[in-house]
Amino acid sequence: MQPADAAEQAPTRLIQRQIDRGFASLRFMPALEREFHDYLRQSSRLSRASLIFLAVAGVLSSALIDSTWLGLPFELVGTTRAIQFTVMMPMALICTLLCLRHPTSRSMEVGMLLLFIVMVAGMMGQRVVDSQQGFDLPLELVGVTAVAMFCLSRVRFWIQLPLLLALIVATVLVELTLVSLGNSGNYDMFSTGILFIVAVVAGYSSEYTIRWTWLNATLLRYLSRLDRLTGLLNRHALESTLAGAHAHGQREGKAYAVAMIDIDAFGAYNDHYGHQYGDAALQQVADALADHARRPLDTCGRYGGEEFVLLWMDCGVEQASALAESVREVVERERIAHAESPAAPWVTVSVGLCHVEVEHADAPIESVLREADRALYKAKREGRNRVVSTRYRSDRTDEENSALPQPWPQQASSGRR
Ligand SMILES: Nc1nc2c(ncn2[C@@H]2O[C@H](COP(=O)(O)OP(=O)(O)OP(=O)(O)O)[C@@H](O)[C@H]2O)c(=O)[nH]1
Repeated sequence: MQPADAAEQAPTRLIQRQIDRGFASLRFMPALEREFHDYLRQSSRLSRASLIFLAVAGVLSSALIDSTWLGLPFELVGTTRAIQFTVMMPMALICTLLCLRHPTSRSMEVGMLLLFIVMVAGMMGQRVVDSQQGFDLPLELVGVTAVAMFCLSRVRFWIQLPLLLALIVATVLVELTLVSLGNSGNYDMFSTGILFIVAVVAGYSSEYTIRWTWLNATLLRYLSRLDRLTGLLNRHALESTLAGAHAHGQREGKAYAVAMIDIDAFGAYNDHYGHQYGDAALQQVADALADHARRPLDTCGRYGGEEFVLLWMDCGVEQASALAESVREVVERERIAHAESPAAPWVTVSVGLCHVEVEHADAPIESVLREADRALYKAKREGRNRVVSTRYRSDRTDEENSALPQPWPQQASSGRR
């Protein structure tokens, strides 16, 4: 499984590759495409609700206008009403219900497509009936419906396009065989054809823009969670991820362990080798640490300066101690020369480990971090390059608490709290 920070880095790389590759075909790589569909469904509520509202308002207002302002003869009004209120309106109401109850479901997409078909079929039906009595229900209304669908339904372009093409063919056939309006019919077809073209162009460009905006916003969201130097979670993301993992541990009643890890004598390393080498050493240590967060709820991040935090969820005492010891060993095995370290001739880390038993799973994460910090301080005092473990206890008296090593005073240079 992926380490916690890799779970953030992988999408970042994927998105950058997608931006470089482009998406003129309106398709992303499969992993991104799935995420985009979710986003599209979530973000389409308002747009789809507006489209349904326009459909309902359109049917109602044309019913009102037909018999009053337009003065449609009585026989035509009857047929028109039947189409409007037994075909078009029920479909619009089904979509309204869907939109109210399952606004982000996949069935909403199907509802939008059916609405499109029913609205166009309804208008064409009315046009055929009207034309037989010499009345001309504007064909352009079909074109306007197509533009509205492409711009507001938020159904993906490649799903809508075949439907639109089928509707164009059906419309032309109906126009040529059933509608008899002479030259004005040709003019209608020409202007409606232009509206269809506008619908296709608007549909393509609006989906392209939505995809472009989503890619960039998602990239920024991921980047804002990563520490630029090490690629681990940054302090802000670390705190929220720790809080999330901790809440999960509380709900599920899981034991867990938190390790605070600090590079030994890193100030001396910088002084001796320079800050650029210091940065490279930090990156190398971070890579070694990231490999120790292997399960989805494990967390690894840069706490600040040369200090890191690892959380292992659902982890027993022995397992946590073994993992902490492995962290220390793995950094030592990198053999990054450190001529000024009092602990070893290479870069080493000290680790403060706090294990939290199931019965203390509801302990505040801040208290657990404080205990881990105290253990780290002890590891430093005892000579560095070692692990000091402690078990979380909620029943420490004030006296016991004050006997424990206190967290370090604030040090601006190291970026500690
Ligand atoms: N190169 C580099 N150095 C950093 C970075 N962040 C913090 N540091 C350095 O880390 C050092 C931390 O020093 P201290 O807090 O005094 O601790 P230490 O020298 O590691 O000593 P002990 O922790 O007691 O073993 C400081 O010199 C900081 O400048 C960074 O991003 N890059």
